[in-house]
Amino acid sequence: MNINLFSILSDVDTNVLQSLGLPDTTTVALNLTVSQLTELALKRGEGVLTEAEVLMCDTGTFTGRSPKDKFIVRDALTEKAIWWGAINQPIEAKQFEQLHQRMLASLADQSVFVRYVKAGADPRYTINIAVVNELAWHNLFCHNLFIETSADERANFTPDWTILNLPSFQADSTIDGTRQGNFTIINFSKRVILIGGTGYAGEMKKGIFSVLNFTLPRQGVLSMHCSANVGKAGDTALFFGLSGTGKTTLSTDPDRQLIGDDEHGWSDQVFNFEGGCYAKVINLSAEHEPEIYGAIRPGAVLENTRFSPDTRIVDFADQSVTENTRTAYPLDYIANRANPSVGPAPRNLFFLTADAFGVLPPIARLTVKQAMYYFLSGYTAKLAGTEVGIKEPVPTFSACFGAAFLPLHPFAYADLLGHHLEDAEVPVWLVNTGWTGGSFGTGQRIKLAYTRAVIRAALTGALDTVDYQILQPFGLQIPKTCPGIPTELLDPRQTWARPIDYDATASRLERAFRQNYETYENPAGGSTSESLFS
Ligand SMILES: Nc1ncnc2c1ncn2[C@@H]1O[C@H](COP(=O)(O)OP(=O)(O)O)[C@@H](O)[C@H]1O
Ligand SMILES: C=C(OP(=O)(O)O)C(=O)O
Ligand SMILES: [Mn+2]
Repeated sequence: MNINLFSILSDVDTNVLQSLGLPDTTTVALNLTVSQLTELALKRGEGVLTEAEVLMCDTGTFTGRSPKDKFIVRDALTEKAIWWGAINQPIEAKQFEQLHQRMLASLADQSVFVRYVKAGADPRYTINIAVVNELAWHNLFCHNLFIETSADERANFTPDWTILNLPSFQADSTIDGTRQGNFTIINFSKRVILIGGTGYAGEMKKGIFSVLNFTLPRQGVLSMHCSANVGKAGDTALFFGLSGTGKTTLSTDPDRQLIGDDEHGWSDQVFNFEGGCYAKVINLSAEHEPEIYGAIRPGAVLENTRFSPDTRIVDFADQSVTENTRTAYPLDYIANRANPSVGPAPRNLFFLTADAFGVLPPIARLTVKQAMYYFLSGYTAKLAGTEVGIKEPVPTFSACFGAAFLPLHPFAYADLLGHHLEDAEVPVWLVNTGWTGGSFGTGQRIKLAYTRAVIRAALTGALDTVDYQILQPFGLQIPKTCPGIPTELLDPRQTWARPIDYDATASRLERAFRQNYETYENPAGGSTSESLFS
């Protein structure tokens, strides 16, 4: 193997590289700097530079994760432990082996970008990861999203896990056991993640999330699909939610230190798994989301956005490639961040839901029993396609607000959450960041400023002293007043032109909740419907 001139060989142990199994003729560019990766990505035609000097790349055919092409190797370690089904699909060790070997062999005479990174900001649970990328910009993504290693750590690096990501490599479904050319395969025994046939960078971060969702609960640590921030009083808040519900947007709050925007563990403290954020940028504005807007500076990566050819200024309204346009930036690009990214045990939990039916209230206080029910339900709504015409919202239930990433049965996570809630009496709030005044089509999305206001009211204790009423048919406790939001928005029924239409839609949604929950009464389990980008 050739080690590329770019790497600083004195601070690495070449045994690690040897153990990756790369062919002798592969050139390895090891732990390159941000500017080296940017320069190489541009030279190799992987992307272009925006006016703000940010690397902008396309992910290709796949502009989101592909849950149907995700597999877990079935062997002695996983056979009994994994919650097999539509989400956790098995693949045989032999198939993994031959695919892995073919991927490595394809790298003869090629170059790869290797990086030593970490995941898990609580040192007791940190894992070392060696990432092997075909693309320079993917390696930069990993620099931004995972936790950086120090020179000392790199010199004595032993990877716990390896990611091999070759977007141009297609599997052969007739022999590899995949569904089609693209794949994400996790092998818990070998501690390897193979990714191929897709350029969507999110597969890497969510791959490691799936790994930690397997290993941490087995060590008694709850792993969570949530964002987290902490106030000056050390009052940590967690924001659970499926894709598009506001985890990233709402945790990025200038008044509170950001811990992280997507993946956390709850041991005796809250800790981020990651070292960066992956924010949606569709219709992003400096006015409404100044911190995220400001984080798009040199070193950040933009995905699937477009700019004006004359000015090279990005048009965030452009969804010609996808609605799922993104930016990846390190936590350091947010001024008010917790460093290291940990916080005390949480004082408030928020369950975010983007209810396109306009049924759920802007905020409700949940009982412990309701909290468990809403956690296991993991409700949000997705809009059926982005094509023109009438779009009927489809209710989506994804256990623990992240079933796509959970190798274990949802009860494994719910049990751990239940223990935490019993121990600490943490208030749990349901927040609808979706529609008000009617369903999608007639109503409108609740203003971000109002969602921020109800969250602030919960965090400051303002909602501890107001009167509540019960919203049926859900039996939810909703505040009668709340600072920062018009009183008439607090009761969703009153926001509809015809409250009887609300009642009909609400009972449909309530029925969907019950039907979904029935899967838990049936021990065969099975998976709930899943959003592609959840
Ligand atoms: N009331 C609201 N609350 C939260 N987000 C909102 C609201 N209204 C519009 N949005 C937009 O919805 C999107 C939420 O996405 P994001 O924060 O990335 O969700 P997640 O991180 O949970 O996937 C952002 O583009 C945000 O600007
Ligand atoms: C990064 C992702 O998560 P989210 O949409 O929740 O930000 C993803 O699902 O690819
Ligand atoms: Mn997010």
